[in-house]
Amino acid sequence: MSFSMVCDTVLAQLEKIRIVPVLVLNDLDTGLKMCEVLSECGLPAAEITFRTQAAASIIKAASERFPELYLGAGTILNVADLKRAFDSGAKFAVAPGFNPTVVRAAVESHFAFAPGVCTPSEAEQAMEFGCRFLKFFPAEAAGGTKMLKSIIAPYKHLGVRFMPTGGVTTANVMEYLSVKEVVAVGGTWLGKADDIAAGNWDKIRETVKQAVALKEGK
Ligand SMILES: O=C[C@H](O)COP(=O)(O)O
Ligand SMILES: CC(=O)C(=O)O
Repeated sequence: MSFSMVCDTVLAQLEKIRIVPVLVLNDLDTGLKMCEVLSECGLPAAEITFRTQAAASIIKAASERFPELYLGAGTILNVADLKRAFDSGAKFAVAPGFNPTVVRAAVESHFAFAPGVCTPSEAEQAMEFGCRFLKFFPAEAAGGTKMLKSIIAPYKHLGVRFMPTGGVTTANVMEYLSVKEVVAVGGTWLGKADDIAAGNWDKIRETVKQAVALKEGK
């Protein structure tokens, strides 16, 4: 499949899932536990960030143990991590910023990739590489849905889709999801590093269930 086709496949899946926990996981056991919680609570996705050494092994093991989860790789800052993410079985990869070297490698290897953008100039550079799936990061700090809608306006006819991340919470998630070009949102509020480290699984379950209820309109 071409790069644009693999991105379309991911967009179709994320469009159903709508809310993607962004996770920083320090070790395999904790990662698997967090994935188990997501699976139990009916939120079947996660972006496992490559901010820790454990990311690739968690994606590999969790993909086998929880095949119902749609797992992507986050914080892909270089080509080596892009390759590790691909080899781990990640369905897609994202980054906080637009790095042409990484985008080129993703396009060449037909690996669905969303670079991070928060200006029209970055969006145009990413689109020149064929990207139609973009992160909007850091969403709230960059101006929230008001800024996002302004960025989208001139590119609507090109079918570009966004995954806002950064400052998304239960309080504003539905505002983002109401923007037609938003395929899904991402956020760490669904599995905060401190709660994961402290093993506050009941608290995490509650937050995840609340997000599931919100997106289902309950
Ligand atoms: O580090 C930033 C995360 O990728 C997303 O931001 P967040 O913590 O505001 O959800
Ligand atoms: C910010 C984000 O989504 C990432 O670290 O990939």
